Amino acid sequence: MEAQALVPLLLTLAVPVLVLLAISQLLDSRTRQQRSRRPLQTTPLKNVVINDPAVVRRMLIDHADAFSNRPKAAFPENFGGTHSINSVPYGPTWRALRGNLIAGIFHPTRLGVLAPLQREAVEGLVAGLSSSITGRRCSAEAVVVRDHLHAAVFMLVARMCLGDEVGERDVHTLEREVGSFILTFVKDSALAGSMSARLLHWRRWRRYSGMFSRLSKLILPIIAARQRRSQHGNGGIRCYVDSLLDLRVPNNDADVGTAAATTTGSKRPLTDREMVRLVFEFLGANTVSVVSCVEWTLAHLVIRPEVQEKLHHEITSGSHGDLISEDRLRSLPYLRATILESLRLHPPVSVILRNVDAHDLAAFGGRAPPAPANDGGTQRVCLVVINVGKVSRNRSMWTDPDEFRPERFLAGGEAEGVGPVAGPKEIRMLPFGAGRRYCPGVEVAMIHVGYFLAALVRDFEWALPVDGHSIDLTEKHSFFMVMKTPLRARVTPRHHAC
Ligand code: HEM
Repeated sequence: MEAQALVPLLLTLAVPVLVLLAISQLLDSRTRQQRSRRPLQTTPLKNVVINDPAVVRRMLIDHADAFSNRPKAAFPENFGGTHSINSVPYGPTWRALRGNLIAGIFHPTRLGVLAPLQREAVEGLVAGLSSSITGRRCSAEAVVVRDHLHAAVFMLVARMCLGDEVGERDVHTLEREVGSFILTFVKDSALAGSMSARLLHWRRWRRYSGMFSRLSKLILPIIAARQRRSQHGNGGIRCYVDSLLDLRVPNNDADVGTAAATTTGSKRPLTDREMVRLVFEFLGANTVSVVSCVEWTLAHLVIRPEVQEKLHHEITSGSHGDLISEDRLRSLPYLRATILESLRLHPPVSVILRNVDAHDLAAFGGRAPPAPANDGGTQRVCLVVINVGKVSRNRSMWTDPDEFRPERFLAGGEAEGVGPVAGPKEIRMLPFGAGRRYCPGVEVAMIHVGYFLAALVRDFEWALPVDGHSIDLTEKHSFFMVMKTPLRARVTPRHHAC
């Protein structure tokens, strides 16, 4: 095309872009002005970053009342317009939602019911990995394990959530939607804060904004089918959706988070939007965290073959090749120590956030950011950021904190008795949080990581790829802290000579 002919074309393209940018700048500056006119209560002040384990304990345990709320997530506004357990303020609705998850689904007496689903997921993973290795010359080629793991864990979690009859096609579509949101949204979360960023990247923003309605279209018919089956008495294993259908939450939203709220007030069923949001939370919280923990642990087992052999020995001795049961998992101290050491070094949730009243922060001895001149004594909100990884690598609490050394969690080791949930007296690590909002999925997460890891170590040997690639332990922070470069390892079946 001639240069002269390009000019009108470029002008045609450039003018709308410039107009859009001008409008967005105007909207941004108006939003900023409006923000500055708003009362201070709603404006978060500076972040306060905490790395000291003793301060974390005082905040989350001793001053739990003040440290029980998280900031609002930077989701698109139309992301259901409703709360999940994670985002709902401390109060009766939070108690109802969290109590339902813990008592209705994750209660220790119920976990045994999930065993068939867990066994099928683990067998599916081993079969899938074996068939991807078959045909490769003596498994000289390296395998990327993350996708296999993600598919197996997601299938398990989807069946726990939506019922064991949920269709494979629906599960794969959900896996794609939820997975892509979790892995990309945080990277793009700046989009949530600025109108101009949203306009410039409108395609991506439209994709995020449209996600809730896409999820609803997928999830609501599954819930309706599940409800029909349960009504006819053939619901199979009770799933999370069954418990949500039976759940009643406080009727009056004004109750949420208020100290005066009573749990005896009128109750209502969940709306469709609330159900979709809670299902999304269940699928999201349950999957990448577990996958990430198994992947980090395998990476260390590749780097440290002697730890791998010790673990293999513990898993196989006396088992006669039986399937691993929950009871057996509990009797494998080295497996537990290995998982804890992995969580200490690579907590999948790397920061814990709390929204805190500045006066409360000052009252318990924390340093509140300086008050602006026009404060007038109004309530101000600080964002407290607890750096989970820094707490569990604290030099005053751990010997050689950057070393992968599972033995420290065994009897006689420096961390004997330290578990996944931080105790009330001392916090040395907090991969599942602490205080009122600690992770309600901790038990099931430890069991799932144990199941998958034990099967992968029992049935395969994990080694460095022969092409000279080493293992890259660089971290990548999205919703979860994952390996930046997915683990590639030489995987050899233990029972087949090649
Ligand atoms: C290795 C796996 C997992 C890790 C490392 C993990 C970690 C965490 C952490 C650090 C928190 C924040 C705690 C706090 O603020 O004090 C949290 C909260 C939460 N987790 Fe997990 N989690 C895992 C698995 C799960 C599973 C399997 C579920 C099941 C649905 C789950 C559901 C939740 C929920 C609902 C919350 C919010 C709790 C509340 O606000 O009351 N997580 N998790």
